[in-house]
Amino acid sequence: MKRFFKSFVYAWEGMRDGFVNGRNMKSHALSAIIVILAGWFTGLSMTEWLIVLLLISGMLALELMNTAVEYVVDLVTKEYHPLAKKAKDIAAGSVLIFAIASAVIGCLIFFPKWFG
Ligand SMILES: Nc1ncnc2c1ncn2[C@@H]1O[C@H](COP(=O)(O)OP(=O)(O)OP(=O)(O)O)[C@@H](O)[C@H]1O
Repeated sequence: MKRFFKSFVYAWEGMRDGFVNGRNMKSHALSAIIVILAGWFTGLSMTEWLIVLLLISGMLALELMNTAVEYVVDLVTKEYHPLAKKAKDIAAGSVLIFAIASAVIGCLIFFPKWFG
């Protein structure tokens, strides 16, 4: 039980570090707040809220994973290495895919309500 509780504490510390030191975490968090407020004022169905919350949490989780990859790469080498570049760029690419998909899905949910 103590080990289980400790793993939560470590995960919390990691999350806090990612939010404080992750380069894009603050802008993602701000976007999340704006989207939630927009959802609140627009009026979303339960299904739409579930999709929006899934996208927001997925985006934040993926960005944390990207920050973790950056840390590991920087730990392995401070020198230029083509594999270091690949690892960082692929991790960033995974964030970009999810961000584009989230933006498209967000438009599909919100635009018909605003302009439909
Ligand atoms: N050790 C490395 N070897 C090769 N390419 C790298 C390395 N570190 C970062 N890059 C690449 O350099 C480009 C810029 O990287 P990034 O924006 O992460 O800045 P950075 O070099 O990591 O600096 P900082 O750590 O200050 O943010 C990216 O394409 C990234 O993959």
